[in-house]
Amino acid sequence: MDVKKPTLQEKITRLRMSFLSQMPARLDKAQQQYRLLSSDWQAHAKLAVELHRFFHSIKGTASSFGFTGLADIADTGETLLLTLIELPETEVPGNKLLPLGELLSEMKQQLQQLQQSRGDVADDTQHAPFFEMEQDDSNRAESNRKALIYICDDEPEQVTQLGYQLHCFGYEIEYFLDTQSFHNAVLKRRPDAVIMDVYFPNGSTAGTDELARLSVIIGEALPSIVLSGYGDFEARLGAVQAGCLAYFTKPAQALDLAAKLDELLLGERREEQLRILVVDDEPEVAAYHSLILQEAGMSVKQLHDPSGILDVLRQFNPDLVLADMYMPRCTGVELAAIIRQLPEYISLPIVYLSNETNRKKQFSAMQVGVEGFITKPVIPEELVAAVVLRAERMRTLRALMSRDSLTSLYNHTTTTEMLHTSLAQAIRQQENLILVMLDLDNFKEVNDLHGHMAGDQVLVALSRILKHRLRGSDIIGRYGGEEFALLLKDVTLVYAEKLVNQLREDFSNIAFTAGKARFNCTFSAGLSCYPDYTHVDALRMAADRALYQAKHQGRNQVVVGRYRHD
Ligand SMILES: Nc1nc2c(ncn2[C@@H]2O[C@H](COP(=O)(O)OP(=O)(O)OP(=O)(O)O)[C@@H](O)[C@H]2O)c(=O)[nH]1
Repeated sequence: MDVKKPTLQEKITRLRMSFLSQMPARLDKAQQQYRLLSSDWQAHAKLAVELHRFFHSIKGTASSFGFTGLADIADTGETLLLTLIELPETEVPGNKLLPLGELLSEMKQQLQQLQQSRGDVADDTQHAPFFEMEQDDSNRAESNRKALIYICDDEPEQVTQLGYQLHCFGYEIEYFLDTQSFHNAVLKRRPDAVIMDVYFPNGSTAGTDELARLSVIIGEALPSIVLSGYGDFEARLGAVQAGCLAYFTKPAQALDLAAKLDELLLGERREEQLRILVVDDEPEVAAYHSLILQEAGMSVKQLHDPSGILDVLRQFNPDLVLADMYMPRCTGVELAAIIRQLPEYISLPIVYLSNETNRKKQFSAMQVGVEGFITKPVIPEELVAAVVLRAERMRTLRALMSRDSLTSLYNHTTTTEMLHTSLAQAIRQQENLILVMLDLDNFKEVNDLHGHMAGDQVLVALSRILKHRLRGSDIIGRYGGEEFALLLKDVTLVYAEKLVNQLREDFSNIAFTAGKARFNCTFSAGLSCYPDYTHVDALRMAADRALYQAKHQGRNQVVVGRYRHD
């Protein structure tokens, strides 16, 4: 059955209803606590704190959901209770308690009115509340689909050569030798991007004319790159008018085209989503804020019990924590202090979501290293802007610290850290882990013969291939100058060997140019595997030994380091 996905508004309505449906039980409990307090204040003094929490929490949630009447009553109750809690221990509030009872009755009336005006609330709660249905979207299957590129050019040899090299970079390529077959194919299956020649036998600007025609038919311009033998003004103008995004003159390097394609496609296949951890003991409020952030394209994890923070931080690795300030077992301030005890999270941005408007309290909360306050009820755009700004800054900082500037792969330190954590995870989950040590062959010669810049070009090409061809969950690091380390998770040694061999072969077919010279490059690789080796050092040594053997045996090959029972 085709189940229609609820809209954002429907999800929010469901959350509001879920909140309202829980109110009668919460109110009954609060009234009971009030009666006990009235009968003997000193014996039940602890209940005053609980009742204060009740009003505080209703105030925040009700205002987030737009139930302003309820929020106002809760606000008065919270202030009143605060003055009562601060009374000297010997003083009994007596009549001062009466307004509390009135406030609770007023709340009940408000609630009845809300329920009547909103139809059958009880019936609505038969649906699973949103936060159970879609608590976490971080596990959404990562799309590993290769980008589909159409190349249209009437010179078969050039097209096949270029197509083959781009295929080595990890794109799915289809060739067309004339504009008509290209036209038909686009209408059948839309490519992610197009590389188009300009001049065809049927017209000197037939290529760009075809792109312009198609954009009218399909209602948008296809992301296109022109690859032409001509670089004159007319040809370039035709390309601009057809909405093409880049222009290359032949012969173009596959590496440059691949770089441009990546740039064009980045808009659609965006960088990894920002990961936000929302900590709030009120599931509806957590779900509401999560919804807003998810709607803005972020990956959100909710945590309702702060005691799970250590595990969630490790597993989810958020870019920002959005925490409620007032939670029963552990306040937001205490939570932030715990996070800051861990050196690896020292710079993780923490933002409080709170209805705390007291500047003094805000200031003391900031002293544990919290980035800022967002006061409830939040304005969705403000929440998104505040979160994105800080989370992106965190991403940039992390990238600067953990990535290599030439290839943007993980640097040596981060790769080593990841080797430790990945092995621990593999042991915990009883999954295979393959370590691949990969080293360019005779790279000194490349530098010596063609210059350092040509060498850099090779390093970039290899990292691009690795990024395209490995899964998002695999780890790719630049381990040394011309040495790379790969961590392939949950695959067999046989599969990994085949994959690395395929990469080796494809890479060896990429043609590089330096001035007039054309050259190719190869690499050697050594593999080792958990569970064959159960310690990081042993795993690394086994892969190194295998790499050494590959070099020794003549380079451009893959060797698997088998466990030796000696
Ligand atoms: N262009 C460029 N070269 C680098 C970079 N980092 C290291 N290298 C060079 O990589 C070369 C490594 O040379 P060697 O360790 O002798 O190894 P090789 O020539 O690749 O020989 P084998 O590994 O035995 O096949 C040196 O010439 C380094 O200067 C870099 O970032 N860019």
